[in-house]
Amino acid sequence: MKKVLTIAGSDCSGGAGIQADIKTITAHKMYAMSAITALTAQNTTGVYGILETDAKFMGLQLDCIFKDINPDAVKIGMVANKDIIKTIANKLIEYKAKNIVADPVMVSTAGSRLMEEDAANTLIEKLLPLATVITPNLAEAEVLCNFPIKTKEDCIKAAETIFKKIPTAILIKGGHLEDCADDLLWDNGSIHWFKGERIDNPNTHGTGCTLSSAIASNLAAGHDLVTSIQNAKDYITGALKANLNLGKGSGPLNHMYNL
Ligand SMILES: Nc1ncnc2c1ncn2[C@@H]1O[C@H](COP(=O)(O)OP(=O)(O)OP(=O)(O)O)[C@@H](O)[C@H]1O
Ligand SMILES: Cc1ncc(CO)c(N)n1
Repeated sequence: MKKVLTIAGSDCSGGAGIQADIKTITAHKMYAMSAITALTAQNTTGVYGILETDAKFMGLQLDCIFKDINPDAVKIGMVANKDIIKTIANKLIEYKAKNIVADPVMVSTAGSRLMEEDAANTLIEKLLPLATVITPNLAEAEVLCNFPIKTKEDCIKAAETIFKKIPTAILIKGGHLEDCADDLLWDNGSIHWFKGERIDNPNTHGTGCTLSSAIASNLAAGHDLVTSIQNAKDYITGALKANLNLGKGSGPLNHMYNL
């Protein structure tokens, strides 16, 4: 059985973070492990509190995982602060982790900060360059490239700019583009658009977490990057179309649709 590790924050309401990742990895029939960077008190209406993990304890979780069950792929989500980011980066290097998918989670869908403001440079310099692919949404890509992104042409310019700072494959997610849900993969100068029809479903809590853990699961299965992203995009489309309607805000996805 393939093993996938998620390094992310907990979402007690089960829609995003660690819980979305474990559901996604399990739906891919793989063994899920988790190293938790923070507890969040949140639900479909917003984030109400964050308790960050002590950085030393973060390292201990990663030692326990890598010394015992070596993951075939690693997904990184919410990383909370500078010390946690440095610890994760050091451990990934120490244990020679492979197939790393890093989602640079900064702000929740409802607008709450999930990473301390002064941590962006540490994320860019220490952690993101270790990834096989990084998966910013439009707002996160704007932070990484320092200019506004409105169109698909802007996405290409943004990827070129980000690549100069973080020389790895970049998937800019178009979930927040106006008329489509196309995602752009920029891989060492080559461009690949993943076409997505915009699904009329307000329940999109955890789409980013789900996409990145689905990509990690596909890389763990041995697929190449383009195939892994296409399969992950198909997975998220199915989970959105299956139209679960839970909670009073932007609800979670349906991971049970093809089980
Ligand atoms: N309404 C939609 N219809 C179709 N695909 C969508 C829709 N919303 C998001 N997606 C897809 O879901 C994936 C995640 O993209 P999105 O831009 O929502 O990420 P995110 O903002 O990081 O997510 P999160 O809300 O979890 O922070 C992408 O492949 C995107 O194209
Ligand atoms: C723990 C966590 N990670 C990521 C997101 C982004 O969707 C969230 N809302 N919560």
